[in-house]
Amino acid sequence: MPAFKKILAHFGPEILQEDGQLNRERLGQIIFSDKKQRKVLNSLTHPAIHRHMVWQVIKLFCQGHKYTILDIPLLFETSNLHKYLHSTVVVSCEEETQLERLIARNHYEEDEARNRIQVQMPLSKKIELADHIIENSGDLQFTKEQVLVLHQRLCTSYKRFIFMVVLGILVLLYAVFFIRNMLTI
Ligand SMILES: CC(C)(COP(=O)(O)OP(=O)(O)OC[C@H]1O[C@@H](n2cnc3c(N)ncnc32)[C@H](O)[C@@H]1O)[C@@H](O)C(=O)NCCC(=O)NCCS
Ligand SMILES: Nc1ncnc2c1ncn2[C@@H]1O[C@H](COP(=O)(O)OP(=O)(O)OP(=O)(O)O)[C@@H](O)[C@H]1O
Repeated sequence: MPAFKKILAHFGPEILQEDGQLNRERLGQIIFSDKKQRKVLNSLTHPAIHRHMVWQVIKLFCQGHKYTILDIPLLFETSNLHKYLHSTVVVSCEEETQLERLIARNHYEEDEARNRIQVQMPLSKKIELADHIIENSGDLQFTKEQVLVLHQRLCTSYKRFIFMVVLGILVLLYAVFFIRNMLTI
């Protein structure tokens, strides 16, 4: 069953707008005020999100892109996924700035914004776990400069080269195995 249908079956039609689309605000109110319901939503959405991500990565890799950026809000909280990634990047800023920007972007009351931040791992902890940090407390130009430096690093990373070699060997082994099977039939 698609994730959307599972969400509807669990939370009921009150999470829909009149036009049948998901009422994100309503669902947000439910899950951010109830840890159990948040866990349920995560268990319904994450398998589908992870599958989609894997396909996107494969597709972009086959198209020749040097790397793929996965924007995952709950990367460190919810799974061991980060262990399988080439590297992790945290975009961080001062706590007060984070709060102000969230209020301005989503038009939340202060309490609601604080709650949304508190249900996630603190930025300070994410910084400890990340391989790269982009400091975004300043203006966008300062952030852009750091992104460009990181982009250069990722493009020249030796880990990518090793990954390509390992992938090449695996494809070769698979081809040899496949041809051998064909010849023995
Ligand atoms: C609950 C939903 C409908 C609320 O949508 P809305 O547009 O109001 O908020 P938005 O998506 O912009 O998220 C607002 C903030 O909440 C955080 N957040 C989103 N989902 C979650 C979650 N499951 N647990 C903790 N924090 C979350 C985001 O990082 C962001 O900081 C939406 O966030 C959602 O469908 N979440 C479940 C999917 C999910 O788990 N996504 C993130 C992990 S990959
Ligand atoms: N350097 C900056 N200067 C000014 N405003 C910024 C800066 N960086 C981000 N913002 C603003 O802060 C808000 C949050 O940024 P953004 O949506 O990119 O964060 P996010 O990490 O993707 O958030 P979430 O995880 O909640 O989806 C946006 O309104 C964005 O325009």
